[in-house]
Amino acid sequence: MSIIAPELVSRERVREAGRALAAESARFAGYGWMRGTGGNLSVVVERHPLLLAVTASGLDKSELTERDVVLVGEDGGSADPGDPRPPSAEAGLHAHIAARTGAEAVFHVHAIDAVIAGHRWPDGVEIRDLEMLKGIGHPAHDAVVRIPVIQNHQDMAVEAARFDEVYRTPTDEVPEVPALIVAGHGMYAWGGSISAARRHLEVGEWLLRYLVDVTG
Ligand SMILES: CSCCC(=O)C(=O)COP(=O)(O)O
Ligand SMILES: [Zn+2]
Repeated sequence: MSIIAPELVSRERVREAGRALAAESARFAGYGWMRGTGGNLSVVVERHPLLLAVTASGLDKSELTERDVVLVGEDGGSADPGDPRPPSAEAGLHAHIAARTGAEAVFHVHAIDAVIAGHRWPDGVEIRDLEMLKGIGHPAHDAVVRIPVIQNHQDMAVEAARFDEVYRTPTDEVPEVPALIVAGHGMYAWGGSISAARRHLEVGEWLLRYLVDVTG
């Protein structure tokens, strides 16, 4: 079995990650969240040092195959010298979120309701009294959950610093909010597994869609 980057991750492990992300990508594209090549997905394949398989840049996310991921390191740059394809332009923020939160999977989509919510509530989207809050690990009642909003930037180091300004480390009393809106752009969600990240993305988008619709 051949080994890559730098001899830490097997090609089969990266291929397996690519298979899983292609399936997730097809699912989200089916929702209309990845139109026009928008969006990107990643999964951690090694923690020390941090390595992620992230979707390659510029592809139609509705038709990815298991080969359409690139291995990246903690700065989001390619970690596989043998792979000429550019990783997602947003890989740096994926890596930062994985490092900062401990997430095993990070998903980014261009769901239109997230963009509208970021426009309508630039200081963060406050949500309360909805059963679906339980899907992102919060109680349905007696708490206000704020999905943070950061301004868009083309430099992922700038976006990572903006993420740190709004991210609240979970405590025993207050669970994590595993979602982020990037204004004029889209949303991110993450989790301790691919299925958890998917659930957080789907529930987060549902909550934003509800708020946009009822206040529209
Ligand atoms: C028309 S999509 C613009 C770039 C973007 O925001 C995105 O999510 C896709 O970028 P990638 O480099 O991952 O293809
Ligand atoms: Zn994007």
